[in-house]
Amino acid sequence: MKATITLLPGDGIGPEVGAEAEKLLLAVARQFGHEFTLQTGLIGGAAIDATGNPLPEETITLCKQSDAVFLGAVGGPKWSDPNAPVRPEQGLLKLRAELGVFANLRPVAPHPATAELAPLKPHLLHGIDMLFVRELTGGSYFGAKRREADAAVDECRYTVAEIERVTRRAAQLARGRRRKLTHVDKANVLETSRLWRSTVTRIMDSEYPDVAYEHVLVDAMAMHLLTRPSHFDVVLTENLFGDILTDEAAVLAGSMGLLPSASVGEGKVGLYEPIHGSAPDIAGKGIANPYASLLSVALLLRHSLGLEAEAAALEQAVSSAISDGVLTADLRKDHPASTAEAGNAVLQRLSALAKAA
Ligand SMILES: NC(=O)C1=CN([C@@H]2O[C@H](COP(=O)(O)OP(=O)(O)OC[C@H]3O[C@@H](n4cnc5c(N)ncnc54)[C@H](O)[C@@H]3O)[C@@H](O)[C@H]2O)C=CC1
Ligand SMILES: CC(C)CC(=O)C(=O)O
Ligand SMILES: [Mg+2]
Repeated sequence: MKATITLLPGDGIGPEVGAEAEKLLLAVARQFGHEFTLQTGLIGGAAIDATGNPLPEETITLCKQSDAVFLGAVGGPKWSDPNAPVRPEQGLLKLRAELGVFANLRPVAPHPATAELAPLKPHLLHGIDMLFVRELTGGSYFGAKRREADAAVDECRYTVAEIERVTRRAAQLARGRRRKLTHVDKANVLETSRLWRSTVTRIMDSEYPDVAYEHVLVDAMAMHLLTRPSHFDVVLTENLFGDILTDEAAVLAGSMGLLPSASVGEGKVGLYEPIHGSAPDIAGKGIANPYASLLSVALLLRHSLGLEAEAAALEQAVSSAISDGVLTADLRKDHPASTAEAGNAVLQRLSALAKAA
C-alpha cells in the first residue's frame, strides 16, 4: 500500500527514538512491499528555536495531509522558564486539538522479562493486560488559564458530547477485549467528575449492556494499579488523571521507555507517540529506550494503515529482542544496548519474521 507518514522528532530524546521509528517504518515498507513517503516537521522547542512558534502552520498542513503522524517528544529545560511567552508543550496540545484525536489509547501489557524488574511483588505482575483510554482534547489542559494578582486559574470543563464520544470509543474497545470497563473519576469532589459519572452510566446502561463497568475514585485507583493491576481491562478516564495514571502504570511495565500510545478521533489522521517525555536527564547520550516508539509505530500500522500482520510482526520483533536481553540502560546496568543497537536488534528480528511470512 501507499501511505504518507509525518515524523515530528521534537526535543531531547525525541529525535533519538524518532530515528529508530523511522528506520523501522522504512524496514516495514521494504520487507512487506509497501510505499511509505516519510516527511519531517518541526514541533516543540525545536520549532520555537526555528520559528518562534511551537506548532508552525507548515507542520499542521503536513500532518493533515498525511495518513498518520509519529511524534517523539517535546519540551526541556531550555524552554521551561515560567515566564516564557510560549512553551513546547503548547505545540503538542494544539496538534492534538487540530487533529481532533480525543481518545488516547495506552496499552499496558508488560513483557515478563521487564515486569520482573518492577519494584512490586512478582505475583501481582501476573496477567496484566490493560488498555487505558484517556480523554485527550478536553479538561484542564485545554480550559481557560489566567493569572490573577496573587493566584492562578486552570479551568476544567467537559461537555456531555466530549464524554459520550470517548465513552463509546472505550466501550467499543472493551467489546473486542474482556468486556470490562473501569471508569476513573473524582466524583466525590469534582463537578466535572459527576458529569462524567452520570454520562458514562447512561451510555453504558443504554448502549453497552454486554460490557460490565464500575466507577473507581482516582486516588484509590492510584493504589489499585499497584496492588491488583490484573483486575483491570479497559480503563476510561479524563485527560489529567489519564496522564498521571499511565506514568504510574509504566512502573508495571518496568520503564517509561516501554509504553506506546495511539491518539485517534473521528478524523483520518492518527497521532502516535511514546507516553514518555523528552527525558532531558539522558538526552544526547544515545541511551534512551526506543521500544515505546517502536511499539507506537506498530499501533500506527494497525490503527491508521490497517496493516495488522506488519503491526503484529513488529510487536513480536520487539518482544523477542526483550526476551533475548537486548535492553537499554533503564532496564539493565551491565552491558546495556544503545538506542541504535536496540533498534537494530528489532530490525534484524523483523527481517527474519518477514522472510518467514
Ligand atoms: N508527549 C510529550 O512530548 C511529553 C513531554 N513531556 C515533557 O518532557 C520534559 C521532561 O519531562 P519529565 O518529567 O522528565 O518526564 P520524562 O517522561 O521525559 O522522563 C521521566 C523519567 O523517565 C525516563 N525516561 C523517559 N523516557 C525514557 C526512555 N525512552 N528511555 C529511558 N528512560 C526514559 C527519564 O530519563 C526520566 O528519568 C518536560 O519538558 C515535559 O513537559 C513530558 C511528558 C510527555
Ligand atoms: C502535553 C504533554 C506534555 C502532556 C503529557 O505528559 C502527556 O500527554 O503524556
Ligand atoms: Mg504524560
